[in-house]
Amino acid sequence: MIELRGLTKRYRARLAVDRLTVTVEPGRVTGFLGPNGSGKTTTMRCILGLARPTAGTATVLGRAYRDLAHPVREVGALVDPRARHPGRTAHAHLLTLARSNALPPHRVDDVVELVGLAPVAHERVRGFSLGMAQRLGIAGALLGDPEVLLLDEPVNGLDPEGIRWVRGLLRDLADEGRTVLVSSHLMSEMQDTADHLVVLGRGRLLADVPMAELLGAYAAVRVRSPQAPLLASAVQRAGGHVELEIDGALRIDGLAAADVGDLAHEIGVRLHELSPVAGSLEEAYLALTGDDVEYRAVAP
Ligand SMILES: Nc1ncnc2c1ncn2[C@@H]1O[C@H](COP(=O)(O)OP(=O)(O)OP(=O)(O)O)[C@@H](O)[C@H]1O
Repeated sequence: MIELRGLTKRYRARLAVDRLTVTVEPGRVTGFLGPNGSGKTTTMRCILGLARPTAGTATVLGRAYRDLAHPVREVGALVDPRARHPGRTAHAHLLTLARSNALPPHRVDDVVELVGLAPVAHERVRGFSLGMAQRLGIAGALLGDPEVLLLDEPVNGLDPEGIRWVRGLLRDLADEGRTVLVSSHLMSEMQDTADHLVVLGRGRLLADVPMAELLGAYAAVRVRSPQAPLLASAVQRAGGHVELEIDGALRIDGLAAADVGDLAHEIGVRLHELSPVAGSLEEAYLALTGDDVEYRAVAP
């Protein structure tokens, strides 16, 4: 478990994290989302004792990182996949990490195998692609077989097979009862991976919500009818919200598909299509963070 209580980090005039209070629970994958510069990496750095909070606390398994008895056995992290000696081989890098943390050398072979780097384990890190560097970073995070995992953009640079592998890995780790906090800007990937979401905007908490609940709030009903205006009026009277889609269909929020079907029947309107539409994380995320995006491209 990771607990943040009023966590605040200020860099001179810049408030990177602003009174963040969140509990990241074990046994599930928690997605950590937010626009560029919203404070995700800074939060992870505070949890890992790499940045000192200006105020508030960040604890792992009930303790500040510096007070953990065996940090790498308790929390594994991928924060900067490029932060390692380029002249070392992957195996040597992990062995150094294992030795300096009093871990048995066989763990190196275990994690090298697990992340699929066995064929290149004795090659120098300098020549690694971003995807290989990510796998090595994940291997390092798993070396101590930790209960808590923090992964900052673990699928960055991975090919589709690698992305699928990370998804399965995170699922397995959570199913084993571990705490998994993972950041990503890939919404479709996050939608398939995370059970729970913590969303930041300008350092502040915007949402701490189960994925299913958030997606449920953005679910809708799609309807096509030759008497669409009649149906739209009835839906609005019943409290639903109607938007016209580009192909002439109606997108209805606030009523279930069965309610829309019953309503159409009551007012004698014929339907040519009635389908529930699942909410997408991208849509929910953009709605949540819309006012909190600092860096936005301007149309030419
Ligand atoms: N060491 C630092 N010194 C000064 N400012 C910093 C430092 N680290 C982060 N910041 C600032 O704090 C804010 C939060 O940055 P952070 O990297 O935590 O955001 P993020 O959500 O991880 O962004 P991204 O999605 O782009 O990785 C940004 O405005 C950033 O410029």
